[in-house]
Amino acid sequence: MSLLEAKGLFAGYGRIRVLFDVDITLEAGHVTALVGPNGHGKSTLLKALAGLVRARSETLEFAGRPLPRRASDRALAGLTLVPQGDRLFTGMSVQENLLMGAYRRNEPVDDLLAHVYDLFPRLKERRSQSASSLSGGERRMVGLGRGIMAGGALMMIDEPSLGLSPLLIEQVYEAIETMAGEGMSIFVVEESPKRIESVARSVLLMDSGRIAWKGDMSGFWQSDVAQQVYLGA
Ligand SMILES: Nc1ncnc2c1ncn2[C@@H]1O[C@H](COP(=O)(O)OP(=O)(O)OP(=O)(O)O)[C@@H](O)[C@H]1O
Repeated sequence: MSLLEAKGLFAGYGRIRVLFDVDITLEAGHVTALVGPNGHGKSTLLKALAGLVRARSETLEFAGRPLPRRASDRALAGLTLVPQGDRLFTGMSVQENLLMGAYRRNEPVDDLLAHVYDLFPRLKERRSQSASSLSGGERRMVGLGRGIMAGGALMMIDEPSLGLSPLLIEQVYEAIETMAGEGMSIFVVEESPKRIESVARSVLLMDSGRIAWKGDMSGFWQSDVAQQVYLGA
């Protein structure tokens, strides 16, 4: 079942055009990766879907309904963005940061919090500690946990591996794999398809603001365009 559908999407910053005629369909319960070199518009696409960058499109539907215009309404509709970098509240504890993810929810969030702590036991151990004292990998996990706390139907994660050591990248992707195993719908930006190939089922390749290839991860490396972009063929 398709969870998010965008057709003919254009976006940019003022007079700078970044995305051109983007068509994407994200399936529910899948991990879809958005890969491609830096500076080609991947973050802009996530922000445009989240309502944080101005965009126009022929179709923009989420769970079968047109997406509202405002970013806060999109978040309430279940579209969660975990932005690039950690963006934690460094004066707050780990738990307070996690609870910030759920600040728009009216119902009790104890179950969600317990779920985040099951997924990231290390955050439970450090729940009272200031976010400023965490390691890079732990900070990234708080970012993911805060996204889970929003309780959305689709989690869009912008380059979770950015700036982390190989070991921490592995841990972060293990966590994303566990989230995927629980049936979460995830759209993840990653510069390197190698890092995401064991987790993602579908892949979109962005090149110069356009979707240059889309399909199953299994067919990605055989595609001419992947060979040109990543192997210099
Ligand atoms: N706030 C902004 N104002 C003007 N131009 C911007 C802004 N943010 C991004 N851009 C430009 O838009 C283009 C696409 O950037 P974007 O961040 O979406 O790429 P990306 O593929 O996600 O790369 P990265 O992983 O480095 O963020 C770049 O040319 C960038 O300079």
